[in-house]
Formats: sequence, C-alpha cells, structure tokens
Amino acid sequence: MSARFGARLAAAVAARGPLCSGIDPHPGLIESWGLPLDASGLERFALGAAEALGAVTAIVKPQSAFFEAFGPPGVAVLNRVIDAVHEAGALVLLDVKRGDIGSTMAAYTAAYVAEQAAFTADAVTVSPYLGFGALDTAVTTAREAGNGLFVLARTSNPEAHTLQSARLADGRTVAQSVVDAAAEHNAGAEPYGDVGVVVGATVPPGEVDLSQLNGPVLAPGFGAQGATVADLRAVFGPDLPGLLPASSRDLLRHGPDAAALRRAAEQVALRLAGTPESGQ
Ligand SMILES: O=c1ccn([C@@H]2O[C@H](COP(=O)(O)O)[C@@H](O)[C@H]2O)c(=O)[nH]1
Repeated sequence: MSARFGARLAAAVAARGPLCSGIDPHPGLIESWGLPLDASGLERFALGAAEALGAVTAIVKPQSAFFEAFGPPGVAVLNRVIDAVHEAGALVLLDVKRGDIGSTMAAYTAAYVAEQAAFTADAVTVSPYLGFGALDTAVTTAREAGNGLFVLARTSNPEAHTLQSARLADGRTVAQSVVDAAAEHNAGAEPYGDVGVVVGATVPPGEVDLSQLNGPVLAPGFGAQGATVADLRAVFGPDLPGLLPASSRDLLRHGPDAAALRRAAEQVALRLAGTPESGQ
C-alpha cells in the first residue's frame, strides 16, 4: 500500500501550494490553441497542459467527460495524461463523478481507486446521491490502496441549490449531511483524512460547515465561473486546512505556450497566498 492519500496531498500542498489546476479540453480551447478537433489535437492539448501545470501545481484535475467525448481514443489519451501529470510531479484527481448502487460501485472502485485500478489517478470525484452508504466499498478500498475520494456535497452550479440545500428532517441540509458522513471517515486522521468533499467557491457563505471535516475540500467555481479569491475567503474562511481552489478554463486559456501556462498558475498561486503585489 502507498502512503495515505491525505498525507501525500498535504505534502504536495506544502511544497507547491493549494491550487488544483484543471485539464478540461473544451473544443473551443483546443481550437484556440491552433489544434485540430480530433484525438491528435486532444492529445497535444492535454499533454501540453499536463506537463506545464503538473510541474507547478500540487494536484491536477483532468475532466474525464472531455476525453470520453472522443471515444476510446480519448480515454487512451486520458491515461497518458495521468502518467504525464505524475511524471511532472503532481497528484492526479480524476473528475469522473461516479456514483451508483453498491454492487456497481464495486466495479467503479476496481476501475478507479483499488490497488491495481485500471486508471492510476490518486483520487476521483464521486456522487453520494444514491446514498452515502453506497460509497462504502469505494471509501474502504481507496483508503487501503492509498487513494482518495472527493464526494460531491454542494456543487458550484446554480442548479444545485434546490436539491443540495434542501433540509432533512433533522434540520441539516443535504449537503451538510454529506460533509458530516465524510467527516466520520476522516476522524482521527493526521494531517487529514482521505475522504474529501466538493463545495463550490460560488456557494453562499455560511451554508456548509466544514469545521469537523478533517479532510480536503475541492472548491471549483473559482475563475471562469466567477468566484474570486475574496469569495474563497468569504465561503471557506482565511485558513481552512485542505482547501483546494480549482480552476480549469481560466488557466488553460493562457496556452499553448508552456511558460505562459506555468506563469498563469503561479500568479493564481500568489493571489491565493495573499501576496500584496499580486493585486488581488
Ligand atoms: O461543483 C462542481 C464540481 C465539479 N466541477 C468541475 O470543475 C471544473 C470547473 O472548470 P472551470 O473551467 O474552472 O469552470 C469542471 O471540470 C467541472 O466539471 C465544477 O465546476 N463544479
């Protein structure tokens, strides 16, 4: 078994800062990099992003949907991207948002987070909306293999509010119940556990209490979806351990030049660190 995901993530963030850089090969971005809209263009785009962003950020998040859109050749590219990010020195969070009944989750577990998983990411996103308990096999197996999970709690999209902010009989929101279930799996882990949650940087401040999570928090919505560094502070406080602000399009638009991509990520990292000259 490798070292626990939570420990590996904490070490990577200590070395490179908390930014999670996304690889979302939108067709418009591939074309804006002057590349053809086929599997070869996808590969040059995604490997270019993997090598540049993987060299400067702690964790890189490829969005599986944009690779799947190219069919089996696209999925083959995704596998090469995962390897390229690792070679560049970063962890990989594969954004696949899997979630199903327990017996089917066992197959997703074998595919994504087990010891000999077909995909060699360090962590994946999963959906708890078939019941958090349906994820139990994935949680246990990921931990045993040194991998992690990020469970959707309160997502960044405006449509999420009705479902995820609905109140349960005990008064908690649905999203809060997801965070609390994740927290149970992280109890006692140091520096934090292996079960992260996804909470958008766009959500209203105060809606989700993360103080007992003891796990990483992926915060998409930062950048292209409108959330700023000030929003991150308002939603998550100034020093939430394990916070990973995530940005994809807002970084990728700086390509294809590798130095420009790296510089864009480094400038975001400075803004996140609150460096005065960064003009946040
Ligand atoms: O709540 C969520 C969960 C996941 N995402 C994903 O993150 C990126 C965001 O991309 P940007 O270009 O930075 O907007 C994308 O892959 C989403 O599928 C999210 O946005 N919100």
